Amino acid sequence: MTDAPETAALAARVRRALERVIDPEIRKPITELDMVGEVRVAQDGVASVDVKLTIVGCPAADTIERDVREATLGVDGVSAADVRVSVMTREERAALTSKLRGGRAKRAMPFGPDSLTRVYAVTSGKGGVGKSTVTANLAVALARRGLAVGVVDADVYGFSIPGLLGLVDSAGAAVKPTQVDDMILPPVAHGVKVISIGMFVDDTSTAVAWRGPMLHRTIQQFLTDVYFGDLDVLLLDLPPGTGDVAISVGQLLPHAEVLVVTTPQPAAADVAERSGLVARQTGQTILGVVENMAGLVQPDGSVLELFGSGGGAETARRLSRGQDARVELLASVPLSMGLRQGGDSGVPVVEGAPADPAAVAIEALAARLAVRERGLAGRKLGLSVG
Ligand SMILES: Nc1ncnc2c1ncn2[C@@H]1O[C@H](COP(=O)(O)OP(=O)(O)OP(=O)(O)O)[C@@H](O)[C@H]1O
Repeated sequence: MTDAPETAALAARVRRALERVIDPEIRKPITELDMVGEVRVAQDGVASVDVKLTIVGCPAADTIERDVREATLGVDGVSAADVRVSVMTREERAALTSKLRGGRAKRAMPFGPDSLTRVYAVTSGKGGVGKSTVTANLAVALARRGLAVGVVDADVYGFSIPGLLGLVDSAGAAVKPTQVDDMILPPVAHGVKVISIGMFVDDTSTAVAWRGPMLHRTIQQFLTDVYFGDLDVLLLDLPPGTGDVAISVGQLLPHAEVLVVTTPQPAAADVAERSGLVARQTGQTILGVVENMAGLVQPDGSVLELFGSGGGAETARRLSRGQDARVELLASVPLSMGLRQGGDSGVPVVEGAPADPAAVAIEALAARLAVRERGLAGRKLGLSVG
């Protein structure tokens, strides 16, 4: 039986309306993901739409079904929507994962030297200087500027990114990513795609005591099996110090640019300098220094410099020796209750209280980074010498 021309035209309009339904995890229209099967509209205006989810128990199922219903009912001439949800076959799923990988061979690394994604590795000499807090807020600030941003939390000892971005359940455990066959879909928070070692450990109170090769494989898997899609910026939160992870990142992403986070304490410059130097030894460029926990402005206007001053500038000065491009002090983020509270509540201060002085400083850093082009390091320039 063929449909009457008017109902066929209506079905085509419904299909077009479904182009606006976005899969919340993959972040693409469901029509592009081949998730829409048959669409028909009967004479009485009742539309039936077949939707195919990627996996059984897909956490986004309710959202997708609701959005499909809304989009269908929004088409003039449709009187009711009958949304039928099923699950893709293994073949359909395989076709989808291959399409998402852009036809690239399985396990190819999308952030290689030719990719347009700017990769920033955030490191620090020692723990507790606010590296993860700065990374989380910077990621959200960049996403708020309209950039496609991903974060890889590779801080094995202090995987705090899920908590900082609110990706934890009531018991504080990081949410688990959805897996479509061997493709991992990163959870999204505040517009940022996030993957963390914390999402793969069952008991967050146990330390991850992995040796170098295991860490290397995990970072490699994060970079290859996690579907980030096309990113403008990828931020990596590295463990403090000069360990195995920094070396792995140097090997896997030699074109990554490094941001060193340090405190204003001049004595901390030594240790911050060392973490930067390891990155340089693995071929990465040090982009700049972010000083965190700088002076707190008191209600009377005076500034309380709890951690002293000058440490960021000193670290930048020392790291400038030994590379052509000057290492700049890119931002000085003050001590801030709002920044700390935002981290505790999972709503980063750049979103929850953008007027906070720490939010303003991180926003200015984001503004600086947002306009940068991807560095040319490691990239083929397409020049030929005749
Ligand atoms: N500018 C700031 N003002 C006030 N508190 C801050 C500031 N920056 C970070 N903090 C707080 O300091 C603590 C340590 O921050 P964070 O976990 O981001 O550090 P880190 O360098 O990533 O540590 P580690 O690498 O050991 O995980 C957190 O409680 C955080 O809320």
